Amino acid sequence: MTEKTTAYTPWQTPRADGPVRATVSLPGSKSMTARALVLAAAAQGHGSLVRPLQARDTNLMAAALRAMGVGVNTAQENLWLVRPEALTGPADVDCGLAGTVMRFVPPLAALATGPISFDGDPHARKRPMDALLKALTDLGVAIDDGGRAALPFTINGTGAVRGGELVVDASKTSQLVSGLLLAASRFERGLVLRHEGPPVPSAPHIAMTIAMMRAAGAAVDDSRPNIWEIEPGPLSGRAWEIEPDLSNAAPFLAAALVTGGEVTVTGWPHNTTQPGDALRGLLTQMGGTCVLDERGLTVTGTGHVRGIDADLSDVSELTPAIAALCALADAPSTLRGVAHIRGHETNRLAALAAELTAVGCGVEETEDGLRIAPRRLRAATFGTYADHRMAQAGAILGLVTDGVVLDDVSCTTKTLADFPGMWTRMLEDGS
Ligand SMILES: O=C(O)C1=C[C@@H](OP(=O)(O)O)[C@@H](O)[C@H](O)C1
Ligand SMILES: C=C(OP(=O)(O)O)C(=O)O
Repeated sequence: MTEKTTAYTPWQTPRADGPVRATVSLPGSKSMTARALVLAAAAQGHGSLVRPLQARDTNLMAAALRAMGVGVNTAQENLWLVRPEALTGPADVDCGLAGTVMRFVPPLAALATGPISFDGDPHARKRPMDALLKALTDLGVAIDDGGRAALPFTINGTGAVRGGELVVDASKTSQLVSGLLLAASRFERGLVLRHEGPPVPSAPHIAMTIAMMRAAGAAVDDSRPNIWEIEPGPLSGRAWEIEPDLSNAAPFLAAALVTGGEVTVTGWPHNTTQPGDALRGLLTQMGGTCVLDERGLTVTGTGHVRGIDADLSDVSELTPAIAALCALADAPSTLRGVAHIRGHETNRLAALAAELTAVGCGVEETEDGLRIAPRRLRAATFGTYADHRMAQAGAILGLVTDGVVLDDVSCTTKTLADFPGMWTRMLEDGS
């Protein structure tokens, strides 16, 4: 295993002593960095990533590709260099708790010669992998999973994947679709992928996959709902400019809302496939004012947060931060469309219900979301369940509630190298 989370670290979340006024620069998008690395590894020429995210998930992705023979040079913080090579095993891939690694690397490993073994953190073994393993098996790939249909497993590639028509049920995670598409140009017959089942969540993430594949020269037809057709063909190496991670903007912008302050996130793209862009609409509905201009996105709050009724299926990774805001709102909220986040870093619906209850909020877990009834909150230990976004949710509550202690903040390194440092700087010197 190549990288572990740092030691289990409790953290007393800081209270804001007034309206938060800050300008925050966020590191690169986890989702774009992961896709750029995979597309660069599958390309014909050299590639690079400008301002990639350097955090646990993306370091694990780089290590996974390196283990299969790809040249990935991450020595410079703001410029990663990728030199594609023939993919070979034997290799061990540590997925950590990264959905992107466990769903995007196996289809690429199927193109390698030699065995590639996958494992991850204890909870990674509980995340849904069955549909991806079945899909690869249906494509003729030999997999040894000991009958678990989950991590750990070994892919025994022969250097080629036939491809062709494939039916999957991607209702548990959009990453199943993205992972198959990212490798599909390299399949002998390309891929005609059809989803059958309940709706696929996180549509913007699939749009991001397709946009980035097209930028690398792939021919993708997504004109029919739930069908994606990829022509076989080469991908070109290119320089990928990675946007700031807009999902990680959620807690920082939330700080403006709950304290009646003003927070700017710099470099907010004016056109993007990132789901975090939906924060503009969501935070406006919740009582903030959002202005997107040359400085970035500025959110101004009044200190009063409005309850909402929202379908978060497209933007489900925002659920923990939005749920924290709902717990501080002036009216009850209903969050819907996110049944599948029971399969995220932890069972997020159960975790949010338990931890919001622990701080005194009224919460009911529904079939596909949460009903949240705000009450006066109290000091408590807030469990993070190894989930970076649970930790961020606890930090939002702690801005205006005495004595919110995260049981472990080290999990935030999944997508931000130093969340506690950034959070403290936002409060202390507005940066
Ligand atoms: O493809 C991606 O980069 C992601 C897709 C989404 O997964 P789900 O479809 O499982 O929600 C999202 O929640 C995750 O944080 C990142
Ligand atoms: C669901 C998430 O991550 P992953 O990529 O591990 O699925 C997330 O970051 O909220």
